[in-house]
Amino acid sequence: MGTFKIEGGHRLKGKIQPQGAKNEALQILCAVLLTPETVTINNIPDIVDVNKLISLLQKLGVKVNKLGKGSYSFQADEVDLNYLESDQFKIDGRGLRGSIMIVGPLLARFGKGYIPKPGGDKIGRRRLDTHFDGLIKLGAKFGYSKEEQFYGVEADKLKGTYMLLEEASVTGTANILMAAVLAEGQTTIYNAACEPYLQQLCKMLNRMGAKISGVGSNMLIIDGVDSLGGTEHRMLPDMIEIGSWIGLAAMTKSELTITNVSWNDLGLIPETFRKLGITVEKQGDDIHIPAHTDGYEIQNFIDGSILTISDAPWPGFTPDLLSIILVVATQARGSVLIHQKMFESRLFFVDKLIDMGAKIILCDPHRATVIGHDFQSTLKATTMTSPDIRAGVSLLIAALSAKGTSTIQNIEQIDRGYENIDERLRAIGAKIERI
Ligand SMILES: CC(=O)N[C@H]1[C@@H](OP(=O)(O)OP(=O)(O)OC[C@H]2O[C@@H](n3ccc(=O)[nH]c3=O)[C@H](O)[C@@H]2O)O[C@H](CO)[C@@H](O)[C@@H]1O
Ligand SMILES: C=C(OP(=O)(O)O)C(=O)O
Repeated sequence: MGTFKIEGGHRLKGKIQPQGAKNEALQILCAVLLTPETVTINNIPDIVDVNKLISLLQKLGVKVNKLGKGSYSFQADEVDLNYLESDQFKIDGRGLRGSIMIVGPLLARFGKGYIPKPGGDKIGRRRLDTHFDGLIKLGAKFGYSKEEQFYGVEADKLKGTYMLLEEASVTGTANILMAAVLAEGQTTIYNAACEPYLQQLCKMLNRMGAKISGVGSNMLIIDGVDSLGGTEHRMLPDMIEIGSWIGLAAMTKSELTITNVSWNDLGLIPETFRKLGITVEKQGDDIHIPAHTDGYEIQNFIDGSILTISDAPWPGFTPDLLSIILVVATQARGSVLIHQKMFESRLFFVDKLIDMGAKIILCDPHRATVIGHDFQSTLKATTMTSPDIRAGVSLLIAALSAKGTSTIQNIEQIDRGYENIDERLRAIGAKIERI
């Protein structure tokens, strides 16, 4: 288990460039299975989850060539489906959440797709019903082994159809979409997830020869084609990293510039931090956060009632930034209710913040009230364990703002999604060591 040692209480300064988006990369990498031709992908983040998926693709027979930092070419012209039945696949497939998205492309192109219950954050139930309901509607036969927690779908030929998803699942939409592009006839996916990463996937698939319309909306219409060709694609910057750096700047009273953020793809993220009183300045395509030497004040609702920040499917506020919002609120002026609607075990990490001296009431597994200290009392350094990727980074931000030296264990969770985080933080003045 890796550990970070962090000496908190120092101001940071400088520029930080967000990595390519983790959750986009996981979708895009799975899409290379849809064609025997070469797909070149740029701005791939060098993070554990993505590297695990690349290695899984390699074991499936995909030819992977590293062209430079963050750039790879992939060619799935000799896919070895036997790997899907191996014991090794049962280990590899479990290693991350994103592996679930190999199922749709494999089913569409080769007539079968298998996956062990995928991993990812332990943040509450993470069901796969939407994925498999959609694939079944396209004509797949579904099987599940309860003992092995192993899922499988098979079909000779998929047939387009109309479907209304029960929930706007991000990976579910991507999976069904990647199956539908090679199905016979037209598929309509209503209540589709429509976040920028899915839009990116749609655009890439269209460049490969797919016929998808409604991109960016919650109704995707897909006219199936017989085959897809190669393309080149570039990943967007990671909006969850961008939000993490906004929170880091405010909480450590640091002046930071986050470069090339793709403002148009940030949705409600800048506005939500502004509601906490944080100045988020647009400078071209950069975000500038001035040093908040006098702190920041949470806004109330118009009628004076306490602000609530909650998650919702895109274009709502992403659940992946609520842990960051929560930690930043611990030093704000004022109070806020954080309502994590999607996941039921994502707020338990507040115990660690309470140990550090934060004023938080965990009302129930989904809701926490934070009463900010307005920097009148700094958080105290402590030893903690990172329970999941975003809670891990929130604790890291807390440790960087705290007085004294903290340690964070189980940093593998953070490495799952943040590239070289210690080195990048040191470059802006953080005192952080990997031990
Ligand atoms: C690899 C990847 O891309 N992971 C992201 C993806 O996970 P993932 O695709 O697994 O998440 P889903 O969108 O399927 O669902 C997330 C959770 O929200 C619930 N839900 C979802 C939609 C809805 O309308 N109502 C509802 O309650 C689901 O039951 C589930 O508990 O999307 C999540 C939601 O943005 C993010 O937290 C994850 O970081
Ligand atoms: C929950 C997350 O990731 P995953 O879906 O990979 O567990 C996340 O990125 O915050």
